[in-house]
Amino acid sequence: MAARLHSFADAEALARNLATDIAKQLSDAISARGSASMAVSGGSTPKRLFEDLSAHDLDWSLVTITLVDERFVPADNPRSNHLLVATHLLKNRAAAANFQPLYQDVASALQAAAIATEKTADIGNPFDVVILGMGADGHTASFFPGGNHLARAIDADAPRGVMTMEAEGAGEERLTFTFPSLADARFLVLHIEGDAKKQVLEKAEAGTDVFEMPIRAMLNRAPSTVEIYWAP
Ligand SMILES: O=C(O)[C@H](O)[C@@H](O)[C@H](O)[C@H](O)COP(=O)(O)O
Repeated sequence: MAARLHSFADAEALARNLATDIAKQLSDAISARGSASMAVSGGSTPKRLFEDLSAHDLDWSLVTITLVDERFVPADNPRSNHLLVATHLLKNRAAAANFQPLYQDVASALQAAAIATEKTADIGNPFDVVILGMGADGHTASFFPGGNHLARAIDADAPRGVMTMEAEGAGEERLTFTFPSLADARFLVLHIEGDAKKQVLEKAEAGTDVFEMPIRAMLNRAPSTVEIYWAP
């Protein structure tokens, strides 16, 4: 419905502030409902945030973490988002958190998506926290321009859960939560850094074609406000 920009002096300040804001959301969720859920993105941007967040003092044993999207690769693959999260987030105090992978050791991404959908059915209705990234092409999660299942994935009436995506810019086949699974998060964050990403954001905000820049689906029609955290 709306987006709100939070600007910081540098990436350190952004990570520190966003980690504090996320930790508060998770703590509030635990107080209100006894548990908390969070879906995070991969990519290079969130590493510092993950490190900061992992040190926060909250009852991580009541937090379930999953991924907004994942490559169809096992967790020992350097391109795995699971590996990224295991390395940078599931450590320090956050080592006590529960992690639900999207990748499954089965023959096809389609089978993995069905299993991941079942395994995540009890978390994220809605998620307490969703951290999105954005690529230079205007993708978010695995909603890639030209993606073979893009129309279904960003349909406001798509079922909650995980589906597959293949796209030229994506490398491996992907697993991604659908738009409705992510867009109603209690705390919906778009985490971007650098002037180039700011320009991509401005371009996205200036147009309406969601197939050209799928991030527009989030910016223009997410039921939750998109909290944009940015630093140069
Ligand atoms: O790579 C992934 O796992 C995510 O699919 C992707 O949406 C990511 O958040 C953006 O591509 C930004 O990536 P950078 O942070 O590396 O720019």
